[in-house]
Amino acid sequence: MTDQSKIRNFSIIAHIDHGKSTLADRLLELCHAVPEREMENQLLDSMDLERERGITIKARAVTIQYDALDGQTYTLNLIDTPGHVDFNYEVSRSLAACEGAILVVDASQGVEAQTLANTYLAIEHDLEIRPVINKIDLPAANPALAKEEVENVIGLEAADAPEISAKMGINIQAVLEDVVHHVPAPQGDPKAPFKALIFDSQYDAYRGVVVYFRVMEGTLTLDQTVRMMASGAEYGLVEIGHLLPTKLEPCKSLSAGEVGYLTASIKNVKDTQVGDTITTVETPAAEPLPGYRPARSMVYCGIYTEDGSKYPDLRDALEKLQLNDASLTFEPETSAALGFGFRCGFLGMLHMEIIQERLEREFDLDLITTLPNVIYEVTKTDGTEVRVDNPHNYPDPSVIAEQREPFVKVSIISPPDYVGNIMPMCQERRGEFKDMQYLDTNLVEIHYHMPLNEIIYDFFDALKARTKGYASLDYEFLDYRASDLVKVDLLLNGEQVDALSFIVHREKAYGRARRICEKLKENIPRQLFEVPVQAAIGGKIIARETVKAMRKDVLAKCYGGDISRKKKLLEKQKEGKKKMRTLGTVQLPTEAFMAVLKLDE
Ligand SMILES: Nc1nc2c(ncn2[C@@H]2O[C@H](COP(=O)(O)OP(=O)(O)OP(=O)(O)O)[C@@H](O)[C@H]2O)c(=O)[nH]1
Repeated sequence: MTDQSKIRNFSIIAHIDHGKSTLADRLLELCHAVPEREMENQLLDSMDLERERGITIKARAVTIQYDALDGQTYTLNLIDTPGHVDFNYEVSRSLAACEGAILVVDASQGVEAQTLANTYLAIEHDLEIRPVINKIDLPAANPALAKEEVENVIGLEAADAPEISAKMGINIQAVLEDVVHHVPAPQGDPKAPFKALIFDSQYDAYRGVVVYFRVMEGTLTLDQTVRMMASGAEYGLVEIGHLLPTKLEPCKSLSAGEVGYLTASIKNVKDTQVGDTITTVETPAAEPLPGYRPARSMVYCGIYTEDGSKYPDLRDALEKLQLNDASLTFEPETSAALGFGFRCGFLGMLHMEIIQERLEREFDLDLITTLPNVIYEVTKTDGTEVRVDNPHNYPDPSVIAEQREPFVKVSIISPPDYVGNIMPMCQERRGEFKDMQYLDTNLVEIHYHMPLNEIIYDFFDALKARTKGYASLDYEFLDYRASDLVKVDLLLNGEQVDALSFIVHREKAYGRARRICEKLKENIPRQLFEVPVQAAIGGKIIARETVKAMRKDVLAKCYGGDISRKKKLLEKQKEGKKKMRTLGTVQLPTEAFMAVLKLDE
């Protein structure tokens, strides 16, 4: 058991790319946590893909021993947090496991949208927030200005904040000294009924699920049986221990204030959801810890394999990924155009891209994905409520009494120069302007309420492009609102292609339908017969293009000769084509699907 007064539980929060992971590496190095030859850059980001993209996807934790300047040895539990808005809930659970947070601010960028969003989260959890100014080695660094921003924008005392360079290893010790002296030690009674917060879990092929948790109250020993309070599932323990940087180190007990792991032959991370409370059958807690929320998918799309026979492989791959990702959901679906596949749910667009990339890369699958969509709520005329995650299943307009779509609260932080570019962009996407505030002379924060549907495609990229990368974006779910939506169907040669149906606001239906028809026309190879490409709302055609027929030169063999014979041949050809058209089906090439997906507004 570790002396509670010598424990510090903290996490590092930052805007993306401000140097969170690099600083974490330096802290480990300073505590000799990892022998040098094992030191791989960014140890806390363990997935290859994460490292490549330079973002932190899953939260993880590590325990290190720090010999402080006051001669004492402290046990530091560093809990890493994901850096993208899609994973905000995991961030909030990681923070709930801490007493303090290091707020890393890039000295050349200052305070940005996620610096603020993460700080608000940390404040909500009553954390002691310690600002640190990073990247002072950069020529563009302006630590004084960054501190001023922290004071003016966030309202945190920053005069004494350590000025460091995580990359060059400058002044790292000041950060740890600041933590041990200012972040409070954990409290909690080791003799109380057992309560621990799950902030992460990972599937391991040999051990089953490894659950990471922070003990809030009580003491856990190996002879006890744990109970997950949300699911009610009970497990006999196999192992408990500490999370050392290079290995899991078993121990006999874990008590209030400590961070550790347990294994118990658990098969699926769904049974140990982030945010759930662990208690024991021997000393059950009366109430779970506050704040549990099951993972909620926000964005859906259909995923199919290019080669239909690979369907079982796709199912295996999704099952494998799901073992380790409780927020990925999937259900089988069939499409007349694409065959057998799955409707998958994701936390957001980044989560979706990551899963698609992992499927293609780690499982070697060639995929076709349909347009992403959000979940719509429909009240039918008979009073029943349905939630629709696939446009193809959208109820017929004649039975719809009311339809609602999800809205999000968008916060954009940008230098004032770009406000003129940002506002029309939000307006075009049906944004409702809420307010705008100057945070400082060189930063404004703009709030909009926007339909989630309008920002899932390309809003983030468009924002970056129109502000030269200076603006930053954050959003959170707000509510469902009534909206004038229509389902647009695409027809090829009069036949509906189910995988291409989409839901859109009525005002945008014509524009989008026309562009999709044009795109399809460009990408569908000519057939022997003429192929109409149509978009329709209900039975009404709202856009049309035509893929011209390939014309075989039936007159080639007819040198000279009599005009009536030529006419007869052409007539015959025309007849044949008519027949073909009614019988023929058009194979939609993969490129056509891709082109529609990449449709930029
Ligand atoms: N010049 C300089 N670059 C730094 C410093 N610290 C970090 N970087 C660089 O900044 C980039 C982002 O650093 P990360 O540590 O990956 O940032 P992060 O905040 O963890 O990013 P996410 O994991 O995506 O949230 C990397 O290219 C680092 O090498 C520093 O002190 N000076």
